[in-house]
Amino acid sequence: MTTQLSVNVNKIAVLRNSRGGALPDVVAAARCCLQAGANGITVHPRPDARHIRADDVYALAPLCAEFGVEFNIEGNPFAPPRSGYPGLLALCAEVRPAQVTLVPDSDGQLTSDHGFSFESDLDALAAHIAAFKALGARVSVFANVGNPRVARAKDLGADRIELYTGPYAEAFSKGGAERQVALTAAAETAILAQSAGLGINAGHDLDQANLPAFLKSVPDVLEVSIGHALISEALYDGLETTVKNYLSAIKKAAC
Ligand SMILES: CC(=O)[C@@H](O)[C@H](O)COP(=O)(O)O
Ligand SMILES: NCC(=O)COP(=O)(O)O
Repeated sequence: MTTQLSVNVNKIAVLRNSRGGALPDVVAAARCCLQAGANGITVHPRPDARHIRADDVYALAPLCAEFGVEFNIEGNPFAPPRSGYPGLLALCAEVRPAQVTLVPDSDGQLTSDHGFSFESDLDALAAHIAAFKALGARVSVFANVGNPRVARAKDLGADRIELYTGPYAEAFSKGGAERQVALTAAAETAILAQSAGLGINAGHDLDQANLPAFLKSVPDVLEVSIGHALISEALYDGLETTVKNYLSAIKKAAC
């Protein structure tokens, strides 16, 4: 089993939207990543359209089909439609992505900073999961490392959880004992979820420095979705080189 790399292209859209035009082109950037060997594309179309918009979703779906790779769409299933945002379910009904990753984000957040607690709104979450599965999508649910209730995601109908790796990335940067504690916690949460029959994805603030240690410590990570660091690093090294660097890091970690 090789961990799949799904490149999140949110940040291409941030740069594009900053001038209100069409450059940089999100589809062209995604094509470059796929030509370099990326295993999939991830987007997080937020209701406030701060970066990826509905038209980007509609444009990226055929590209992923052309390359025969997975399209992963992230979002909050509880976020209602609004002008310019048809809602996560409507977007997914239109493009039928391979995977939907449910994330409990709100507009007020700078970025994703927590997973589902699996303590409340369980019936509602289960209904949302069922709706996305009815579209033929695999459903992954964003979850915090250290949450003892992650196995409930399976009871709710989810196929995978995505470990929120933001705290790990912060601990990694501090090194020493904090790094090892974070790695151990991630591995324990993954094993807890896997014992319930859930697959493991991971994402947020992963980069070329912290990814190898994570993959060596956490067993059987099926997919990492990486955006901010990868796109940032590509500003220096180019998308093709950067994607290949991540693929090489994943391959080395498996040895
Ligand atoms: C769920 C997660 O951690 C990321 O996939 C998220 O897409 C980051 O969102 P921004 O790119 O808007 O920071
Ligand atoms: N699910 C994580 C993701 O898609 C990208 O997160 P980041 O690498 O932009 O922090």
